[in-house]
Amino acid sequence: MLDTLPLLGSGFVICGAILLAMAIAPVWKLFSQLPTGGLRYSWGFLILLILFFIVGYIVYAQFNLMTFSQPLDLVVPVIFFCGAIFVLVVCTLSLKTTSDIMQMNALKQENITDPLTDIFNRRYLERRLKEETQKAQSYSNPLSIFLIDIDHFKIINDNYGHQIGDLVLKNIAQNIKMSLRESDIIARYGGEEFIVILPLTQVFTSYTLAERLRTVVENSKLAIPSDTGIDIISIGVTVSIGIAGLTSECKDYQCLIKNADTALYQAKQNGRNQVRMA
Ligand SMILES: Nc1nc2c(ncn2[C@@H]2O[C@H](COP(=O)(O)OP(=O)(O)OP(=O)(O)O)[C@@H](O)[C@H]2O)c(=O)[nH]1
Repeated sequence: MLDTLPLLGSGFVICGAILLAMAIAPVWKLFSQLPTGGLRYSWGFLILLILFFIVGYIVYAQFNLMTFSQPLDLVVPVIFFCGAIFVLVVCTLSLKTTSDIMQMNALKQENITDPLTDIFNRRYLERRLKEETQKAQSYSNPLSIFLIDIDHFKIINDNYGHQIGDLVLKNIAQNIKMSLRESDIIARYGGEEFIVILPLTQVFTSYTLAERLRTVVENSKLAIPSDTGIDIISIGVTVSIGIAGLTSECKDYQCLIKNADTALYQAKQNGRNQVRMA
């Protein structure tokens, strides 16, 4: 029995070193997914530490195992082995947890984003508008919304095709995003309709912002290659905007949308490419 002690001891230490080596794979995967920065360096440092421990295990096995003469001598190799299991489990769980969190975040993002325009979708908009309206009501803060509709969009689709129509939609979404503040919430409400929520904004202030946005859209042209691929076609569109704000008569989000829709209808009736307030 006592003869087998060095063999047993080396078994624990070598298996421990193998487990440590296996722990490098998940840590390396995490390390390579991270952008350059402090966190990446920390995981890189952990890889170096694991390598250092592997060398330590081997050196220990080389110089100590032959002197084993009683079962108590196995305590250190067993601790080494258990320590290696611990490192492997922690590293594997870290990778799995990080991947799951990243997947959950991606799903969450997909659930609230319109895939074509990459801005918020209608579901998210309705939830946020409800929340923002309640918040504004509770603190007696102003709040306005824009309902934006592209003028004669059907003609763009009919003349240039649905794919170019999609490009125009994307372009307008980006123009709206770039013309407004970070705190404004921009969403695709329907086919060629967008809604912007402007927290802490009075209706008369939002009128100026809407006018500016309307002008930006009017002046920006989308350049696409013609069918021959030689010429460039420049496509310009305009938008009509209906504005509504919270008042003592209009206190909830349904009323805001209804009023903005009425204002938009007036803008369309009046000749399009204009802003109207409810
Ligand atoms: N390319 C593309 N077109 C879309 C999308 N969603 C809706 N549309 C088109 O948007 C057009 C909307 O047409 P209408 O409701 O008649 O409105 P309009 O031509 O913009 O006219 P006005 O709003 O009255 O100025 C239709 O031709 C739809 O097919 C989309 O995701 N991509």
